[in-house]
Amino acid sequence: MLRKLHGLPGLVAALLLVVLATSGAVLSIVPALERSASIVPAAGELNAAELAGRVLEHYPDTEQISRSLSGEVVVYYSRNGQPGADKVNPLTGEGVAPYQPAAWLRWVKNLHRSFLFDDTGRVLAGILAALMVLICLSGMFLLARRLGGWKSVLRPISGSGSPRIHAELARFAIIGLLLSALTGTYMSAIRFGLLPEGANTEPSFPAQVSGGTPAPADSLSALKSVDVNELRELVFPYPDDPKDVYSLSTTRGSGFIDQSTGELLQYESRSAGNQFQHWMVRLHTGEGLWWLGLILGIAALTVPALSFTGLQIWWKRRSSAVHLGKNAPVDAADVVVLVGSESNSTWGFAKDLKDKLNQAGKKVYCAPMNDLAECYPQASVLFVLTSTYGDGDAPSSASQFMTRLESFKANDGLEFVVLGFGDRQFPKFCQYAQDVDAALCKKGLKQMQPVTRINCGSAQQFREWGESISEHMGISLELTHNPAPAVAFGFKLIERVDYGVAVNAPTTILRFKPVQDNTGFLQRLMVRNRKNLPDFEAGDLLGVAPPGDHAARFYSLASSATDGVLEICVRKQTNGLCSGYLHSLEPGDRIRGFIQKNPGFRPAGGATPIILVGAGAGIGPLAGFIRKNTERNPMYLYWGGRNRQSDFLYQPELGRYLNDQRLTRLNTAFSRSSEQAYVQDAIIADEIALQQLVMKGAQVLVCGGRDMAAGVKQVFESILKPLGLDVETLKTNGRYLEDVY
Ligand SMILES: Cc1cc2nc3c(=O)[nH]c(=O)nc-3n(C[C@H](O)[C@H](O)[C@H](O)COP(=O)(O)O)c2cc1C
Repeated sequence: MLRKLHGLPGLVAALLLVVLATSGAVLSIVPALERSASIVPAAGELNAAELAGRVLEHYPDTEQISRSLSGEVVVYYSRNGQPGADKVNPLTGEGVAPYQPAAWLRWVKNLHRSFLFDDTGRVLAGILAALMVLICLSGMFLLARRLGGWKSVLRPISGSGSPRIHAELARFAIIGLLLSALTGTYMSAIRFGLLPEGANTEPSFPAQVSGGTPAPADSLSALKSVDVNELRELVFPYPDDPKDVYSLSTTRGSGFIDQSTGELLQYESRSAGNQFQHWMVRLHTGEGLWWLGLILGIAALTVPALSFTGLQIWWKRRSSAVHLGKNAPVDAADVVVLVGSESNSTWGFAKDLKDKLNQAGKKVYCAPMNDLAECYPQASVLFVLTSTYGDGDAPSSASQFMTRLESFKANDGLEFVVLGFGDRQFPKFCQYAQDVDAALCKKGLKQMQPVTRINCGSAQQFREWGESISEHMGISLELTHNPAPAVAFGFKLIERVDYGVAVNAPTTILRFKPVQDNTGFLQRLMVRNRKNLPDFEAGDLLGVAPPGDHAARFYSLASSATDGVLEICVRKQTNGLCSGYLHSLEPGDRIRGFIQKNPGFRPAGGATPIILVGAGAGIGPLAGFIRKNTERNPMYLYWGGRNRQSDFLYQPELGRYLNDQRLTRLNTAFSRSSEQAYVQDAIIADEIALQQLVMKGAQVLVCGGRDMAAGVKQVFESILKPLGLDVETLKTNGRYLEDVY
């Protein structure tokens, strides 16, 4: 609802609001310009009588003196029967320059007030100002929700891309925009009679004047009592008409002055309503408040960027809206998938899960978490897929879930599993998924497996989660959803280094350069570095399909785009179609492949010690991390191969990295040599040192085959136990990451 209130008016009026805001920003500098060109006497330095006297010395036929709130004094006069207007120096009364409002300024004012369309345009501008009030107020609530409540509105904003820019700009400009929108709406409402005008009783022309000989203007007592900074307008009497009077308008009121006695006649103070209206205009235009004008102008300048990023957010949400297809009836479903999502991306994962469950013969009911039923009579499994929003809070499609859970009745044997989607940048990573997991446990439901947390929509982590679910349910679930669709690139093999043939573990390091065929728009957009490579980091994945097969296989990247090459380390599998294809490549051969981000497998930055563990070709991404460690943060590598002479992958590079301290220590284990050791043995041999590193907050990254990863996990359990820790706890804290194949 709130989002609709914010987005719909924004969507409808974006372009016109940009016109209104940019013209407003241009006008906002006028008070400051006027102020800088004006001479403003100090309070008490000059009164209106002195001003009138000095002006008359230079302009004997003065008809009117006006002073703007910015301090600009203009005299209107006639000379030789011709009317004229000059800006004057109030201290001397001398003319400074002819007064001629700039034509461009009038045009911008008209554009701002009426889109150059008189009254119709003014009505439109008024409606837009009111819509802007709505956008600002709903935006304030959305911002507070995003940041985790009103008390947190000043905390740093996490996230990236257009949502982050939108939130940062909105927080910076919201007060200014709201003030401009409120005052603008008020002014339009007054103009079109929707609000009563701040009535000002105009003084009536005095019935009685002395009619005596006119006294010099600088001697009139009523003028002497007006400080020049309060003066708005002084209209002189007709010459040779002793019955005529001066008419005086100040910031406090207006009245007439007898030209002979200097007495103030029929004076009326401004009404409170009129004062209010006057202030609303000042607060909108910055007239007499040049600094406020500039603040409002700067705030208005954010509107084009806010509109653009707002449209981007809307488009992204719209294009990620998912059509689920046919749902099983809620009472007949044997599997229920509930989804908590704010900006729709979790729905894509849910749809993939639902489709694959359907393919495995399950009757699936999929719905938002807010639609939790009182019971699911036939269901044996409840999946909850949810993102986290705000500061560890529920996303909008799950906002009612916890309340509804209170009256939920689980049938016997109903198992549940929670999959969290979040972003490690946020301090409360996947917090809401964990809260839901705890609440379901408390409710007495059977947990199929502990909550899994997916970082930045990682397709890899989702696939791995699918594999563990498959094992639990005894069905095959090949989850393939990838929120970032792949764009294929052409690569040419420039080098291959072969290892392991003698020990029956042929493994090859393949280095590719991009081929200049990036003619597509998307390719050009993605290629952001000079070396013409798509953006990627070591640990991301290269997807390659062997000839004659559409299904891509994934290989962990051993290089980053900044290294200028795309490097993978591939072990040839017995009968492996894709690994066989890659091993058959000779320098000069070309392949096509795509990059899949794998943000869930990256070393923490900074001084955190990093423990890298791998076996065989699993060393690829680990070598890439070490190569990137130019800051020389502590990095320890435990790696297992078969034979030092035959398959010591990256041996020369690792030697160099040890020498230049990108690698702190290297521990190897070889299974087909005299030592007959596996990487687990190298780890356990270093137990004390590893415990110390873990106590210092070290992060463990494991890459390699499934069996090796299971063995490594086991030895880490034994190393962690005396510390009162376990692998699961480290995983929960992002300190034990696996890239397993
Ligand atoms: C304003 C905002 C707040 C977020 N807060 C968190 C958070 O506290 N913890 C977290 O792990 N992720 C947080 N995220 C990241 C989202 O949970 C993540 O991008 C998720 O994939 C979004 O899924 P959805 O599009 O289905 O809502 C936040 C994202 C945004 C835009």
